[in-house]
Amino acid sequence: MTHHDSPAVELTALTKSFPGRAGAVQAVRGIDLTVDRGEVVAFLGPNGAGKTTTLDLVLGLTSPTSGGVRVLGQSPRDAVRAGRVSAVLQTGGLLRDLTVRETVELIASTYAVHAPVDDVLRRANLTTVTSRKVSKCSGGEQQRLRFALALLPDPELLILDEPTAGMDVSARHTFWDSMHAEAAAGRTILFATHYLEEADSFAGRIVLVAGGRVVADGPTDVIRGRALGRTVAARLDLDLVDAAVSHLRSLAAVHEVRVDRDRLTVTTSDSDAVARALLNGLAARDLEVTTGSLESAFLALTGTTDTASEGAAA
Ligand SMILES: Nc1ncnc2c1ncn2[C@@H]1O[C@H](COP(=O)(O)OP(=O)(O)OP(=O)(O)O)[C@@H](O)[C@H]1O
Repeated sequence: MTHHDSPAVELTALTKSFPGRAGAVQAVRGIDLTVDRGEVVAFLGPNGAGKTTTLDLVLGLTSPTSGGVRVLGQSPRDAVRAGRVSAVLQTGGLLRDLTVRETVELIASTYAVHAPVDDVLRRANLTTVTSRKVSKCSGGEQQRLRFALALLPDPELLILDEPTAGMDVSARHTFWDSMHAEAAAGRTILFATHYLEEADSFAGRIVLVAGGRVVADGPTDVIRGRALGRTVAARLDLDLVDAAVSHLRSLAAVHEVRVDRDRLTVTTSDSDAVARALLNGLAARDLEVTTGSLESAFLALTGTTDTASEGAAA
């Protein structure tokens, strides 16, 4: 396989452990993943899932404990050195006293070949703030500046680690608007996020990670259907329960029906249809609809509580 038809990212049985006071911390526990050219993939998971560690491995910033990483058919370091992959990371030093344009010009001067500075400023939606000092830029503008820097080598693959963390809704929209154009131009984009909504509205594919493993991987609409399941609960007359259960189980959007005496709990991707069936045909009482949170989606998808929630490995 030549460099030009190999996948954008290929991870095989990838693991990474860090030494810790109470023994090794296994941040990545065996990830297999292939990202094809031109895909926009969200790496979605709660804090501590192993997203940053995996992206660092893809960028060659750390080495795997075991397993393999290939980026565009090359080792991560070679791909980065060749300017074929670049990144917008959570942290990344910007010089506070330079203006936006000066920053882009400075970094451009470190590349033998780079995209035109004005072009990059426009694509990152920075044209109105080019003479603003970095220290005066909002968090969203600073992230767009990091994005502009990542565009300079004209990379085939863009890696973004929670690029919109801390931005408000409108800054987030502006950021993703810029990114949409890059994806449309054929760039492969792999980004980490813990916002289901962000993965949903931007990625074509969601790779759900928890506890250092991939727990679900598929087209966004498929994963959304599973993750955004709702629970509808209600009470019925006892003599209607059996008929209700078989009726509800026959509905396409129903994933699961649980019964506790006269109380039914239905997991579904169409809570309206289930509520209608319960209220209209079955004279249900005490109806409650709860939206699945990302946390509960993880529990449902992994079937465990081992989702390395916030601070778990602190
Ligand atoms: N350098 C390190 N030394 C020790 N443990 C680490 C190190 N880096 C990460 N870890 C641990 O590895 C696990 C995965 O961390 P990682 O940062 O990859 O998760 P994440 O999914 O990116 O989470 P977040 O959304 O918080 O960035 C965590 O338990 C973390 O504490």
